[in-house]
Amino acid sequence: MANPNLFFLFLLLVVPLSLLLLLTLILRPRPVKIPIKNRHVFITGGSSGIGLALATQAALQGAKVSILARNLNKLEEAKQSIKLSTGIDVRVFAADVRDFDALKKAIDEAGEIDVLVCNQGVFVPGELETQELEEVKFMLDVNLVGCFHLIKAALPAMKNRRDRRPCSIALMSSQAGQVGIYGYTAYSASKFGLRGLAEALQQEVIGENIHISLIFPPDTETPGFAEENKRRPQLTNIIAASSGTMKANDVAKKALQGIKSGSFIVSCNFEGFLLSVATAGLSPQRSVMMAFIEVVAAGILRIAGLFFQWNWYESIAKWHAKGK
Ligand SMILES: NC(=O)C1=CN([C@@H]2O[C@H](COP(=O)(O)OP(=O)(O)OC[C@H]3O[C@@H](n4cnc5c(N)ncnc54)[C@H](OP(=O)(O)O)[C@@H]3O)[C@@H](O)[C@H]2O)C=CC1
Ligand SMILES: CCCCCCCCCCCCCCCC(=O)[C@@H](N)CO
Repeated sequence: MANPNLFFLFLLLVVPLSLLLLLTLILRPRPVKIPIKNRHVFITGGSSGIGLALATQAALQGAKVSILARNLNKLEEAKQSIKLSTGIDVRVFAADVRDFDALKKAIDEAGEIDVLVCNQGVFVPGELETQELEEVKFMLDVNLVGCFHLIKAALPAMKNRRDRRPCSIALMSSQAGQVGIYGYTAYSASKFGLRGLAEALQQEVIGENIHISLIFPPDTETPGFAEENKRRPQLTNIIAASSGTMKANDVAKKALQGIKSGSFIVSCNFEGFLLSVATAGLSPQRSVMMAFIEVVAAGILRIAGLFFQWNWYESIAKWHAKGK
């Protein structure tokens, strides 16, 4: 190849194309479609924020929706608001995800679940030094152990279902479950924990045609977030601002799309997309296109990630310099 232009054209076309071919051979794309119409979608934390938005959208798409949370009054209010905006009735269950017996009773009563969305979550921000151990345990118990309780309660019936169509277990993580964030030691730990749970569980249940989705929203306008904001450290605000804020409805829309397509990793905004590619690790991937992007963007996104980290540490240093 004497002409150098031709040589570059060759590199530009043939290298990515053969990489795509290789990835196609490795992944052997098996797209999944998880229908929700007329199927039972069970959403925890469905009385507020992201969970309520998810319940409303799933109902509009023809799903039979159940929501679970602790406070029965809030659940009834949510039921009314869904009825008002969609004309559809959802079922409500009052239980604390930390109480396995109460949870099991609610789930048995609700009946076989096709899509389990573990969305309940609590977030009490603050530096670990000033945080009570009670608060640390509270977050781990509700956010992480609560999901174990839910899965242990719902999985047996899901596995034994007569309808062999694909099912889903979705876990509501957070971008703070992809990268540790100042002020979120316990919260980030609880959300990172979900990733380990999800990666291992996916291997255990794939044989039953059950698909795990891990959802990673940025800051989202919800009643919980408004409450959190009253006591969030300034540095947490600065660092979390790297990814902006979304509306609960938009997060719910992304989450539902991700669940229905059986995606393991579900990001919600552009920064979240970059973050997911940068932290792909060894998580499963069934999209050849996404695998391709993960491979070719790995190096440059590591640089972008280092740049973000450097910026965050700059902010932290400035904060200390101000003698806080
Ligand atoms: N808002 C945000 O900025 C972000 C949120 N997330 C995650 O999304 C999820 C939902 O957040 P968001 O909508 O903001 O939360 P909200 O605080 O608005 O709602 C939380 C829901 O969870 C329920 N819940 C809380 N504790 C328990 C419990 N022990 N047992 C059963 N249900 C419980 C609440 O009802 P009740 O109190 O009656 O039990 C409520 O329905 C969480 O997992 C959160 O970590 C992720 C990224 C960003
Ligand atoms: C390589 C490219 C990197 C791209 C940018 C990375 C930005 C990371 C920002 C993380 C924000 C975390 C918000 C957590 C919100 C949350 O969970 C709380 N509101 C509690 O609910």
